[in-house]
Amino acid sequence: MTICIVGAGAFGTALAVTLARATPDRIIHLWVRDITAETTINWTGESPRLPGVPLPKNVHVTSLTTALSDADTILLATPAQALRPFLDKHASLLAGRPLVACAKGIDLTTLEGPSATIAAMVPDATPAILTGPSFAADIARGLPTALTLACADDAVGAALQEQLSTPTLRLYRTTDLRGAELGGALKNVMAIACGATIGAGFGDSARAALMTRGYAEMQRMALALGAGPETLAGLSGFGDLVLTCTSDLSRNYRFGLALGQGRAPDSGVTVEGVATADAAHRLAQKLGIDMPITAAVAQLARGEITPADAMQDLLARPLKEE
Ligand SMILES: NC(=O)C1=CN([C@@H]2O[C@H](COP(=O)(O)OP(=O)(O)OC[C@H]3O[C@@H](n4cnc5c(N)ncnc54)[C@H](O)[C@@H]3O)[C@@H](O)[C@H]2O)C=CC1
Ligand SMILES: O=C(CO)COP(=O)(O)O
Repeated sequence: MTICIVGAGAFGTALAVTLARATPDRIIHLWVRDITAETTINWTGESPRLPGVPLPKNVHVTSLTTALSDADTILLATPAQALRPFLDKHASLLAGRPLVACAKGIDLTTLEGPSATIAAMVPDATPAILTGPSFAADIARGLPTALTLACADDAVGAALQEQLSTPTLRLYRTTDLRGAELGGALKNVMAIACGATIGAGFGDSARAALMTRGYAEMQRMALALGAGPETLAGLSGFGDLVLTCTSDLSRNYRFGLALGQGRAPDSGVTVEGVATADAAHRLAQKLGIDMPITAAVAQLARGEITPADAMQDLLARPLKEE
């Protein structure tokens, strides 16, 4: 079985490294979109997005599209907003195989998650989702990690689970694509809220309240879209919410932290929750779902309100049953 990972960012590279270490006699292809990126990574022996992690010899970095057309399984590790343009450009090379989306987000144009995007752009591929609590650096260091592999076709899902698990990366399986991808997308929005709360000095109790009420929002949207509640309670929802809302290794959390402290966030890193807050807010309005924390994060990220305004608005809402 040949695996090709699209996108040599932090996550794509970390997956390539753990898979390559687990199967030293097998080549893992790491696809980049241009020759400059290929040359840079091959010259330095590491991805600029995951510095200090040397690539094993059996990771083959390439910009040749034959790596896409020849692979049995393709992992899509671009940012969420880059997924549709990538599929649009390369759909003819990707047909008829499992396409495993690793991005956590909702497409701003279509308000769809990665699985529906794959289904629309490459109709005869089998969409799958790899998601859950894991920092790329932890995976690359070989630290113990558990993720969710979602695929509607359980036989394909079981084969992917076998193929992509390593001695330190343990995959659990579900057929609930919607639940898995929505948990991963929406927890980034809540991480921004939690970062802003801590940054503004509102304290750990406020963060716990936001995580809990944020989880209620995640469930509300996911259930309205047909996801199973048990998926949200698993690694891809609750698990990733806990990790991302409590660790300053999270870029989403750090983005919020900077806003809370009145600093400019680092503009050079991928912060999926910004676009996803906007997309999720619009989707909630379309579905008639109440998601006040998501709405506040969308406004906060656009610079329309301060963390203090956002907290004041949330606290001033009418009292209600839990
Ligand atoms: N970094 C992490 O710890 C984790 C990240 N993820 C998810 O993985 C996704 C990617 O994140 P990172 O790797 O961290 O981002 P990153 O910013 O480190 O890298 C993104 C990579 O995608 C590449 N890229 C962008 N558009 C592309 C295209 N059209 N074709 C090919 N490559 C393209 C960029 O050149 C860059 O190398 C995000 O949705 C993120 O939420 C999931 C779990 C952990
Ligand atoms: O998804 C992640 C951890 O599971 C990575 O989080 P950040 O994108 O916020 O860094």
